[in-house]
Amino acid sequence: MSLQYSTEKQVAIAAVRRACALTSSVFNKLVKTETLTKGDKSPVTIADYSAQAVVNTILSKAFPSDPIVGEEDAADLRQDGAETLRNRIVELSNEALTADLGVGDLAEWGLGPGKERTLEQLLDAIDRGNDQGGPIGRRWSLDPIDGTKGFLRGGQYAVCLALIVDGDVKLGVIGCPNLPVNSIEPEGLKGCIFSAVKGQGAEQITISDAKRSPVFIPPLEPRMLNLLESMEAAHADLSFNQQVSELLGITRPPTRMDSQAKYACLARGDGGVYLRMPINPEYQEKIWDHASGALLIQEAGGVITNSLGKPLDFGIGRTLGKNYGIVAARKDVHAQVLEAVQKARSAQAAL
Ligand SMILES: Nc1ncnc2c1ncn2[C@@H]1O[C@H](COP(=O)(O)O)[C@@H](OP(=O)(O)O)[C@H]1O
Ligand SMILES: [Mg+2]
Ligand SMILES: [Mg+2]
Ligand SMILES: [Mg+2]
Repeated sequence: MSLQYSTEKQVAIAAVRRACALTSSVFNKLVKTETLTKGDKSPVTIADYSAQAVVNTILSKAFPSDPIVGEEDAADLRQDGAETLRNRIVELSNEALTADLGVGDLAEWGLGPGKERTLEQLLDAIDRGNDQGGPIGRRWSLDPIDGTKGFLRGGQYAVCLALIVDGDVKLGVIGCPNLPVNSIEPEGLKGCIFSAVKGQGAEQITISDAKRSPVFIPPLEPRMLNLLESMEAAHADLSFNQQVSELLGITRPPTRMDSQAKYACLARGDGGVYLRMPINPEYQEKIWDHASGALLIQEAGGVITNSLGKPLDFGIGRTLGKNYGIVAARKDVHAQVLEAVQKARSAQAAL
């Protein structure tokens, strides 16, 4: 008998691997005119769109009735004047979809030589990410490039795909093309895919040769803990993090990086605490920014909650709802962090 969600995992890893190859190759050739600014002023590149087109094309073929909550949509690409971007997206998406079958790929997912898609098919694939989420049923969440700013600066970014059933994350995959395979060799081989299935643990595979290793958060002495936090000061309250760090007696400086690569690092013991307290409480976190990472942390022996100690709810809609921040750490450390967060908050309120 095969393990639950084994086909979904195989498809998700295949899709994420192709998207990672695409984004890596785009980075080297990207020019400024291939980046758009969205309504919320955040950047989106031909790589974000193409990666969403590729992943959604594969998901739609393998699981035709599954809805997808994807970050991007094709509205801006359908406008007059976006022809150059559209052409590049068709070229890049088809290059990724028609590449030879790799380990674990199946031709029945519409992959391999000769499987080109038209512009209309690819724009429709991007727009299949329009599901609104919710508490009932089975759906995927996709962030084709999480950490677009990190991607643009040559830093960390991640392709993040998760399967959510009745609001519960069952499978999470995070592809990190720029992350060192082994954190003690930062200049060594880069490119890993992390995956977790509910109740089945977590693992890391290398993008280049699919070598597997289990992933779990090792016990860390308090002096070895450090905070993992955003590069972008607008995304999290970094001065609050500093106060929490001091309250916990942490002496190591924080590690700043973009994207859900932070969850991947925490899950394999590179760090100790991921803290993301809102700068703007009106901002609602998106489910595609956290679904894969949340399961990865849990399956690696960690706990993830909001700052009130409540679980994150992936069944509300496209967002996590009211923003009380996010706290993730190994089980034993998590309780201490929550306590420090409350203390820092009381100290702030007393000012
Ligand atoms: N004001 C805000 N507060 C928190 N997160 C925000 C934000 N504005 C944008 N983001 C999200 O932060 C994500 C990156 O997180 P991080 O800072 O951990 O790298 C972005 O994902 P994208 O890059 O996929 O758009 C975006 O969804
Ligand atoms: Mg974005
Ligand atoms: Mg994101
Ligand atoms: Mg994104």
